[in-house]
Amino acid sequence: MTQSVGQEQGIYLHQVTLVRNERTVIDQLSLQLSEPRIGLIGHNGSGKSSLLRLINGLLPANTGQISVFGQNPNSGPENMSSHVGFIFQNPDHQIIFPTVEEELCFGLLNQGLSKSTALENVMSFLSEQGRSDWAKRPIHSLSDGQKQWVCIVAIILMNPKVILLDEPFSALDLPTRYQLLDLLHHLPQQIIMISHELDSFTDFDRIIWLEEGKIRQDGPADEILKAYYADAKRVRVR
Ligand SMILES: Nc1ncnc2c1ncn2[C@@H]1O[C@H](COP(=O)(O)OP(=O)(O)OP(=O)(O)O)[C@@H](O)[C@H]1O
Repeated sequence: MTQSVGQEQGIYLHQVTLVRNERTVIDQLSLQLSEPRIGLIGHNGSGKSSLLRLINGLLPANTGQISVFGQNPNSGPENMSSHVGFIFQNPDHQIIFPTVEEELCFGLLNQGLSKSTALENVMSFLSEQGRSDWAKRPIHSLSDGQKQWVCIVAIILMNPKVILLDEPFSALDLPTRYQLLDLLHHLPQQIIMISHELDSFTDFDRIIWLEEGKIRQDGPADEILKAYYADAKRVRVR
């Protein structure tokens, strides 16, 4: 592991600890995250969101080292945006602009594209999706699922190497969830996703089960989800 930290490819954590409100929420965690589809599970407060926030630099680690495609995640959002895209649980925490077009252009402008090229990219993507008419739509007129679609598309357009999703489907109905899962399924990017809806992890390569900021289990999706279900039932009948 020590040799891996600092490598150009992939995400590495080496003995990372995070303390929030005087409580250790990530505890000496070492991980190499290289599989295309990784799920994060665990009970409330186990540290899943904190882990994603460490990876994209929203929270600084107290101790240990993190390398995200060779970058220190605390090197600033401008530097990280070509590597990491982050989708929040609540689209209203991500969306800033009043229209779909402005929201989708924003990340591209931040990446240094001219206004005309950014708009061209946005319109071309919307057209591929059969949604050209969405460009001028006011964000406030969209449903929660449609807003979440805009958030995911905003990240896809920026073409990061990895997309982190923190419970992206919790407010959505089943058809919308499946539609967005299908969109994610076909992306070339690495995906690391938190979800309490365990059927969202169909076709995932690896599941990491966190408990009190440490790894409780880590391995193939079938095996870990089975163990997690069994543990949840056991806890319930105690
Ligand atoms: N904004 C915050 N300020 C201080 N401490 C926090 C904050 N958010 C979370 N924590 C602490 O960090 C611990 C881990 O929280 P985190 O959100 O990472 O867990 P989680 O596994 O994502 O939980 P959930 O499934 O409920 O979203 C929590 O128990 C809480 O004590």
